[in-house]
Amino acid sequence: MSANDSPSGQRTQPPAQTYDSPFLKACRREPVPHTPVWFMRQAGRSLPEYLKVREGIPMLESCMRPELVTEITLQPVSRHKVDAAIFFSDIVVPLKAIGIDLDIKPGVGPVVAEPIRTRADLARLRDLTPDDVRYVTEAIGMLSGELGSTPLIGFAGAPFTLASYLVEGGPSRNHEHTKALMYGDPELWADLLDRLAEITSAFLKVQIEAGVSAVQLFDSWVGALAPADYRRSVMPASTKVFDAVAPYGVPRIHFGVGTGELLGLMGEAGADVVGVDWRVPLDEAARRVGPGKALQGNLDPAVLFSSREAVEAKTDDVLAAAKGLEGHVFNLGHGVLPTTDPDALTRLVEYVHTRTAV
Ligand SMILES: Cc1c2[nH]c(c1CCC(=O)O)Cc1[nH]c(c(CCC(=O)O)c1C)Cc1[nH]c(c(CCC(=O)O)c1C)Cc1[nH]c(c(C)c1CCC(=O)O)C2
Repeated sequence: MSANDSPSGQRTQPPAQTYDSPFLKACRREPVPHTPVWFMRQAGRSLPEYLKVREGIPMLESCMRPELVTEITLQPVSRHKVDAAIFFSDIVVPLKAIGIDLDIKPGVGPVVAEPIRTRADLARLRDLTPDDVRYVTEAIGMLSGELGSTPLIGFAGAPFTLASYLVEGGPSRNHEHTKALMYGDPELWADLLDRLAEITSAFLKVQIEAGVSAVQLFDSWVGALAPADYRRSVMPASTKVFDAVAPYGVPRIHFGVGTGELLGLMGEAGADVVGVDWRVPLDEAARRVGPGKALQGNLDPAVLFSSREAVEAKTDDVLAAAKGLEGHVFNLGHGVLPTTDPDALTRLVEYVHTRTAV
């Protein structure tokens, strides 16, 4: 196998035309001409052009139409001039693709018809093959042509966050069924997370082989766990995912919400870049994560509802805390809120670029 071959014979490293982009340089902790910016949930309901093209098309169906996925993915890049695109899809798409009966209900989130709670239920989680998600490969191919030197970020849900939706049957505040399974039947729990790690790894490999330049693993709800439980019951599965995609050489970003106490372990799980929410300043986050990793974050998304002066002052705070970092990708501390003024996002990109230009 040559240095440029992945395990399946495809190329490794990000696509050549994106290699020297500020985003990928920051992920690799190399010097950048300005701090790169992108926003979690940058494609979506904050954009009128998104609402227009999505009209009458259910969320999951829109993820299966390559032309529509391409158009929606490009919308925030054209409008805000962000430094990276994120592939328009959802964390539950691979589960739907292997035949799990689920839907994304507007204003609610993913809802699973029959929750997974027993050993017999596990059999419903079959392997994901590239054929199950051909529309993903097709859309990424189209996007690679359109994006030029702007990197495309692929993503997947981490095993814990996917398990939370599958076990609860939908969004949950306290994750009680999920934790009941985790504490009550550790063997079944470990097998469930391992299955999900396989599916997630396969989904990320499809995206990398189709041409994404980086991947983000969303463990959005893992902040509900104490560090000891994370280490014992979740980290092995997340590490399995990071190890599975490591040979491709694309940066791996690891993000969760309310993860202040977990940042060190989330870095240890195998990420190149650790995403931080707005609760921990980036300099403190860097101490918790340790050397050898870039950080991504972390402006509170709600700050965008305040005055331009307040947004700039809070942005300056983030940039000041990021000063000594080995690598910094500017982002919000969680996704763009649906009623955010899109112009505030455009201004924010410009502001960060100007303030950090060398
Ligand atoms: C937990 C999670 C989900 N999905 C995702 C996560 C992890 C990120 C996070 O922590 O916010 C990830 C996701 N979902 C979506 C993207 C697209 C790319 C992007 O970031 O722009 C990404 C990266 C599209 C989407 N996924 C969803 C929408 C909204 C649906 C719509 O526009 O009709 C979009 C644009 C639906 C969805 N899907 C999910 C939720 C909680 C919701 C919101 C439900 C609601 O409030 O309506 C599950």
